[in-house]
Amino acid sequence: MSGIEQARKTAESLAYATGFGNEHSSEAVSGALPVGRNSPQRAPLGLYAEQLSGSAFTEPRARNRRSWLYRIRPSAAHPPFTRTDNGALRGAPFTESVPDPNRLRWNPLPAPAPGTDFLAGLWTLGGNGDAARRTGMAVHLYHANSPMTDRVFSDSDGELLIVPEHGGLLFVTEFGLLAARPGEVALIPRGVRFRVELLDETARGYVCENYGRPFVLPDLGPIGANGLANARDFLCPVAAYEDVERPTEVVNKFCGNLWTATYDHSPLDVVAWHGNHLPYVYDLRRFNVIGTISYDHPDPSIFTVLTSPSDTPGLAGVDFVVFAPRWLVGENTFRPPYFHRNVMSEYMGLIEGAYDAKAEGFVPGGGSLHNMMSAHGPDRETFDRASAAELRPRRIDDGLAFMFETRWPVTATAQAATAGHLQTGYDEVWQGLERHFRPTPGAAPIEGP
Ligand SMILES: O=C(O)Cc1cc(O)ccc1O
Ligand SMILES: [Fe+2]
Repeated sequence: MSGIEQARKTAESLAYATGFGNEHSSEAVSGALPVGRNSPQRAPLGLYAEQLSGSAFTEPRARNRRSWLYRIRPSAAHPPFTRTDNGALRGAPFTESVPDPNRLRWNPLPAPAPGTDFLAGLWTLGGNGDAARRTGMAVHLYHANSPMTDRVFSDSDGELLIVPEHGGLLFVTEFGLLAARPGEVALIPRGVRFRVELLDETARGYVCENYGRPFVLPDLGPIGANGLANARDFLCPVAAYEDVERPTEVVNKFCGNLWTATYDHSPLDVVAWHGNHLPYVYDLRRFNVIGTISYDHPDPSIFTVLTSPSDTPGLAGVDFVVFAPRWLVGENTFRPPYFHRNVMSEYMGLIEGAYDAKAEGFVPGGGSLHNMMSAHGPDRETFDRASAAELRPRRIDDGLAFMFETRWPVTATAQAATAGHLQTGYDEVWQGLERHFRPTPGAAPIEGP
């Protein structure tokens, strides 16, 4: 059986626990989880107990995150880490280019050389904040054609929200296995070790690296107790472990740089665990889309799947927003996204199909960046069409787009600012918007000097 067939077979039969932010526990071998205490004098089955913290020990209970892992060897048993090539991965602060107020749009990332795995296939588009100060976010793309073999990755800088656009991914993590195909997203928390196998010949997609507070579900306010992304649709792995006594490379992203150490065994050797600092997957098609049933186009915050809060209520470090299939019924309403200038900065990607504000040029695997206060909205073709459209109830089910919306401007990396797949002439989509102004007789504009 080929590696891909094997990975697909594994992915088809995965078991999960459900719920968002829950305290879960799981053991791959009966009796591996200590009862009634975290750290007995001798952990069951000769395992080592280890705590992985996702928050300061003393953060309020509602925000406190940690997991206890019961493993064959402690993570501490490793030689020194040394610097390794960062490849096309960059980290915050982003200082290679000046922040650009222009609207930018990219075509998909070109195909990588044969033998490129998920980690080697990561390519940083840009970001903001400072990983060392735990603020901001980065936008990465990936394009891979090989599984990670005998090497694992962990990110000390932030959690990774992975959005496949082409090809499925099988994540083998310290907590067990998860699969995410296009239309689903996966989250790997800060510091969790994992490797990625492919469910198809190639895999392409987007990653939001969040240096700030971990993503949570947004408050629902007057929406009520249900809706948007429902907590029960988030899936966590069950314990599964590797018992492999073979050199395994552990690559760690630390303050923007990659470091490597070779363990003499697989560090994915966790036989049991409990806690709430956990990876998860979510199917975006489960998103309960809420919108107008009267008039006007609601702000896209109504489509928030996950939010990374800041210290200012309502002001996210980064929001993950999905534009999922839905009905448009607004009366006397311009139904696509409106023209706007936003205090937040918007990176958008497309998982499949088309997006209702752009007739052409915004393609699956591509992306657009509309930095803070940059004027954008429907392109000319969309504006003309939607202004004249008959306003029957209409279902838009031909696309799945998403947005990473952040409070800080996104500075492109040098490779993104000069990329061959950066589109030229994006501004032209807003050219030719005609003047329609018909002042009432007697109207008087401000007189010049
Ligand atoms: O720019 C975009 O397409 C994203 C967006 C969508 C929308 O429905 C309203 C505002 C907004 O920024
Ligand atoms: Fe926008």
